[in-house]
Amino acid sequence: MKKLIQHVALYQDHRVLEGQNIAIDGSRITGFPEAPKDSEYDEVIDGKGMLALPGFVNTHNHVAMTVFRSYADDMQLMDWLEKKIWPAEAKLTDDVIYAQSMLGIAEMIRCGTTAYADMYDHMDQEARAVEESGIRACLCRGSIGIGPNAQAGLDENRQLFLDWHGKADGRITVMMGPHAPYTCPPDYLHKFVDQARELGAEIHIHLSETKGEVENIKQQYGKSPIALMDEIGVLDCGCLAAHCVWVDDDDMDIMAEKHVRVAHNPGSNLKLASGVAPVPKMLAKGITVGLGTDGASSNNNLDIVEEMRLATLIHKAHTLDPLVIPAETALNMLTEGGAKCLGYTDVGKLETGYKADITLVDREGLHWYPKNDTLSLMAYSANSMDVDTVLVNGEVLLRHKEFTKLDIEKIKAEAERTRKKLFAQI
Ligand SMILES: N[C@@H](CCSC[C@H]1O[C@@H](n2cnc3c(=O)[nH]cnc32)[C@H](O)[C@@H]1O)C(=O)O
Ligand SMILES: [Zn+2]
Repeated sequence: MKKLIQHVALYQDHRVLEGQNIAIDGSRITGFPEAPKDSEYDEVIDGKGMLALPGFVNTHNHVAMTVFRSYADDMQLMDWLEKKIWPAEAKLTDDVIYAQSMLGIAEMIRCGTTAYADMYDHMDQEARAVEESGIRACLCRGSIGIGPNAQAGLDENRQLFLDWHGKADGRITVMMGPHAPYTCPPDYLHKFVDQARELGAEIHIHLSETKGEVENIKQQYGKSPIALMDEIGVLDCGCLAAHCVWVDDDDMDIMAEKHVRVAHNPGSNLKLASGVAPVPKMLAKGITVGLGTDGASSNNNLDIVEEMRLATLIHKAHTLDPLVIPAETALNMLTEGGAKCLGYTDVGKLETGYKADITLVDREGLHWYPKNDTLSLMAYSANSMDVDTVLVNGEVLLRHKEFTKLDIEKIKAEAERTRKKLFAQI
C-alpha cells in the first residue's frame, strides 16, 4: 500500500517546512517528493492546513486504570495505592482489562498518540487490544515483590516477552516491569535483572516518585533509589524510569552515565502532589526525557498534548526561569525523546526509512490565528482536539477526527459494563 500525504507543513529537524508531501510505502516513510503523481498512490491524504509531526509518545501509563478514573481522587500516593487501588486491582479480570485497555487506547489515538509504554496486569489482554487497535506499545507486567504475586509477576513478565515481543507487525515490544524500589526488595530486583539479561529485555520501573520513598530507601539501604538501582544492576539493562521527581545531582550524574531514560509525568506529579521533577537539569546533563500521563486514575485523562503544555509551563514557574523548556524542547519530548525512551531506533522522526507513525494537527482553529510562529502555536496554543489524522506503522487509525478501525460506541458501552461488573464486587 502506497500512501501520500499532500500539501502539509512538516515538522523536521526542529523547524517547520511549508507545502511538503510525505510518501509512505507499507509501514515506512519512503521520501518527500516535490511533485508527486496522485496516480502512483493507493491513498492520498489531503494535509492542507495541517502540521505533520512524528506521532506523539506516551512514555508511562497503566492504560486499563481507566476503570478507576474518578474513583479515588485527592489522596496521598501511598494511601491511594494501599487503601483504594490495590484492593480493587485484586479483583480485576481479563474482560475488564481488555475493555478498559481498548477505551484508553482509543482515547490516546484521539489525542495523537501513536505509541505508549505500559505497566500493568493481565497483559496478554492488553496486548490483544494493542494488536487489534493498531497502536504501537512497549508493554511490561508490573510486578510487586512483596506479597503473594511476586513469583507470578516474574513468570508472567517472562511469558509476556516470549509471547509478544516483536509481534503485531513489530508494533509490540516487551520490557521487564518491577514496580518500584519500595515494592521490590533487592533480592527480587536481582531476579528481574537476571531475567532481563537472559531475555535481552530492558526494564521499566517507577523511581524516586515521592520524597517519602527516597527518605525510606535511604534509611533502609543507606543510598538513594537511583544509587540502589545502579548497585543492583537495574540501570545496566537499559532503563525507562518513571517520575524521577526526587533526584539530586549525584543521581542525575548516574542516570546520565547509565543512559537512563525518564518518563516525566507532570499531570500525575501535580495531582498526587509528588513534586516537580528537575527536568531542565536532566536535559542539561544530556538525559533523554519523554512525557507520560501515568494511569487515568492519577491524571485523570490520557491527553499527552496536555502533558506537553504542563511540562512547558510548570518548569518555568518552578525554576523562575521562562527560558527553560522552550517550544522545541517540549515538542521533542512529545515525539523523538519519547520514542527514544521506548527504545525505538526507527520511530520518532519524519525521515526517510523511519516508521510512518505520523500525527496531523489541524491548524485552522481560532487559537491557531494569527500565524506568527507554528512551533510556538503547537507548543503553547494547541490542544489535543486539534489532532485530525493519525497513522501508525503506515496505517490510518484516525481520519479527519473519525476512527477508522475502532467502534467507539461499543468501546464505551463495554467500558461501562465492565466497570459496573468490577465495582459490584468491591
Ligand atoms: N497487581 C499487580 C501489580 C500491577 S503493576 C502496576 C501498578 O502500578 C500502580 N501505579 C499506578 N500509578 C502509580 C504511580 O504513580 N506510582 C506507583 N504506582 C502506581 C498501579 O496501581 C498498579 O498497582 C501485582 O500485584 O503484582
Ligand atoms: Zn505509574
